Amino acid sequence: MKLDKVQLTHFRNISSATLLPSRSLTVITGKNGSGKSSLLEAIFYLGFGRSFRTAKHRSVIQHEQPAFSIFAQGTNDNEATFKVGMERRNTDQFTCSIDGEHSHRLADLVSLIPVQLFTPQSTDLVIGSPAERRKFMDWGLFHVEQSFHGLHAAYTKLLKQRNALLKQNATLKEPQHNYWQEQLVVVGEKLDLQRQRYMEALKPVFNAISSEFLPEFSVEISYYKGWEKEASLAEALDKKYEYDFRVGHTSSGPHKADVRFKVNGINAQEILSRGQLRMAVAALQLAQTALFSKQTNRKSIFLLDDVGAELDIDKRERFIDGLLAMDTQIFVTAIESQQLEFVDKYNDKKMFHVEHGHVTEE
Ligand SMILES: Nc1ncnc2c1ncn2[C@@H]1O[C@H](COP(=O)(O)OP(=O)(O)OP(=O)(O)O)[C@@H](O)[C@H]1O
Repeated sequence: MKLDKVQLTHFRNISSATLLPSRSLTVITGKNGSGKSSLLEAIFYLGFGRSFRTAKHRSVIQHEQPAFSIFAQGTNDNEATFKVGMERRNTDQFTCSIDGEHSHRLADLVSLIPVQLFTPQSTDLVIGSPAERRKFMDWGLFHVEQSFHGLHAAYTKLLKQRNALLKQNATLKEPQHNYWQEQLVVVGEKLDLQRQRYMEALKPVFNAISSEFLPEFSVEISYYKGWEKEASLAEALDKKYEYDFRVGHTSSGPHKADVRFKVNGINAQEILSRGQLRMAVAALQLAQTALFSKQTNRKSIFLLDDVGAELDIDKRERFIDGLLAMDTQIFVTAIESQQLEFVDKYNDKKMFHVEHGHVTEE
């Protein structure tokens, strides 16, 4: 899919802006604090329903305003045009509309617009908590497996139920609790199977790309399902039952899943420099884009924030070349256009400049 128009109102320091991006490469430059990341943040909102900088929607609403809104128009992968809009109020009320139909279901909106992001914090994907890597895997699954969203929501609910019972010191072996435990196992195993399949498909794509990005290392990714490899989820829960009962929460299951990065058998973060870690992340994201495109026949949108600070010139170019080769619509921010001299070679691009929240096309 491609975005042809993005309009923001009362979003951070941007009172009102309209961006008519390129379907290929859009470059946004501006000084620190000018508002260029806010433009990416707005597009990210369309793809995730949240910010990549804060969990508080209110912080994103322009000071002294009651709400922000984002409107976008584009073409989906069947060449049909669409219009979407969303609004977040300072009362925490959320509304969105898709082709004029109002909805309060975020999943309806975000399933339409597949967005990925690379920022100065992207190394968290390797060195941050497992939750970051689960989000990464689940992005792929959300856009590929129709049942994933429902399964994930059901698992989260059942897990909450089990944890609440553990906190109340209820013995889960009692027959009235069996149903919840059994459901948790059924849903949890299905979730795990989807993640396993996804990671198996991602591995070879990642291997090929990482050998190009980090030719001096052999980086391997592996999937950890959240409990012992050989055991079923029922067995794992059973084995940890006494412990879970003592601590009052469930210590194994798909909510503990992870993706592990190893270089020559050693944890990647112990070997790779920060720059190399960024390249590993870039390779992983390129692999995800390629797999998304292959599995769904759709195109994603890629946001690259502060690209100059992130990758050296050669890798920057390779990253963008790789994304464009997959017909990804890219939005790049940089403080100065000198950091992006290589973009001269791309014909199909648009350049914008942001100053104090005002966006102008160059
Ligand atoms: N809710 C808000 N209302 C008004 N202004 C805000 C709000 N939140 C943040 N700002 C301001 O909006 C600007 C947002 O800038 P943004 O982070 O998009 O800048 P940037 O151009 O990406 O800068 P940098 O290069 O430093 O990352 C900042 O000047 C910030 O102080």
